[in-house]
Amino acid sequence: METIDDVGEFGLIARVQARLPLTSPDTPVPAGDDAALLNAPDGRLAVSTDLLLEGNHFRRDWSSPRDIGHKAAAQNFSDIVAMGGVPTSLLLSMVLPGDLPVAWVEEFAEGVAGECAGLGAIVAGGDMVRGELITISVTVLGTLEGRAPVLRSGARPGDTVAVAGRLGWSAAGLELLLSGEKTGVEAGDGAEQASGGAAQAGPSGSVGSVAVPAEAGSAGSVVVPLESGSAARSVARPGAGPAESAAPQPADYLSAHRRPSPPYAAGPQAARAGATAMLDVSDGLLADLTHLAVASGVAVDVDSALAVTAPGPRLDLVLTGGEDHALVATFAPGAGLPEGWRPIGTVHEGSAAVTVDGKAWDGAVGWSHFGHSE
Ligand SMILES: Nc1ncnc2c1ncn2[C@@H]1O[C@H](COP(=O)(O)OP(=O)(O)O)[C@@H](O)[C@H]1O
Ligand SMILES: Cc1ncc(C[n+]2csc(CCOP(=O)(O)OP(=O)(O)O)c2C)c(N)n1
Ligand SMILES: [Mg+2]
Repeated sequence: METIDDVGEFGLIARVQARLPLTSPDTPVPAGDDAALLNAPDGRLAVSTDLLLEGNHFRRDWSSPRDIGHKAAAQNFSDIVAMGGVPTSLLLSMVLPGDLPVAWVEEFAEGVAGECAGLGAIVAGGDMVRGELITISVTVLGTLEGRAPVLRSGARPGDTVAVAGRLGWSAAGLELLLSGEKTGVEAGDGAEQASGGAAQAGPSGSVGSVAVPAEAGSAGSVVVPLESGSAARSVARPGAGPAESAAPQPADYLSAHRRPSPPYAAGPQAARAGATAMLDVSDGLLADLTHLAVASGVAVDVDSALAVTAPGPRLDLVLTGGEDHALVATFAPGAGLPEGWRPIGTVHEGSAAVTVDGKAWDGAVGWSHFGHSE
């Protein structure tokens, strides 16, 4: 098996670049020189960055390299969309073990390319360094197309809180993978096993701290035992939610965890519709709404009956599960919600706090990398 030590740094860059979209009309100088040169169509650039660490954000025995490529790009694109913008390019840096098969990195690059394709985004450069754990750093750039950014700080009392995209699906998939881990049940559902082997590496303490409150299981549980080898059923992509009436299967939750489907079009749509505040749900709805409540100086109440879609994940997963990259936004009363958005709560005057059905949530509100889960 050909490893990346066999082809060397520049051989690997060539193999990866061959699979990436590198040029666009807004790329006067593509990757390959000391720096790329990009046009900023409306004179501003939206910029954001996120790291993915093996063992912490993904596992090679849980996800294919293609899935991980899709996820690394998607979780970054989602931050641009959550400002009301459109992603245009990304920078892709990787720490890679020398004995990793070249095929793993090529497939990962194809995943990144696949996620870029839907948006017409390009890869403007990156870096590669040897290290023990696969670490992926993505920096994304985007355009607001002349619009004002939708910040976390604009929510006002009386606004409606609305969501586009899925809540709790990725967390339901993670729960299945973790339970398979505990019971020894085979977690594979057709995701191509990484040709790099099934090495589970990295800090696992964070895995144990995933937000699954003790009362999990109370509200209309749909999570069913993992069936080994169940066929992966692909579920409709963005805007998923109320329209998805067929009961999601375990394989659907696993796919949602491995390859999130952020509702990309919904961000610019919300901006055009005058959303007062917006952010993406990476850590958990209650955790991320708390950021919005703090930034806006308001109280937010979530109506659990509206947040949960039946059939779908349990209430605790909907409220505290991260990584689906749904969008949450606030809209002035009477503004009307754009297509694909559904109401889940209201903004009130009060201290920067989030309640569920008028009461404080008793348990973790989402994922946190440091300390205890939030
Ligand atoms: N090392 C850092 N240096 C400067 N800013 C940072 C650093 N880490 C995080 N931030 C900023 O803090 C804010 C919150 O980070 P994070 O919770 O990771 O946001 P998100 O969920 O949108 O990825 C972001 O604006 C991010 O850019
Ligand atoms: C192996 C593994 N364990 C646990 C998780 C769960 N998990 C890891 S990071 C995270 C939250 C989102 O990641 P973060 O780096 O906080 O993204 P950001 O908020 O910066 O966008 C979650 C729920 C996972 N995806 N994979
Ligand atoms: Mg971040």
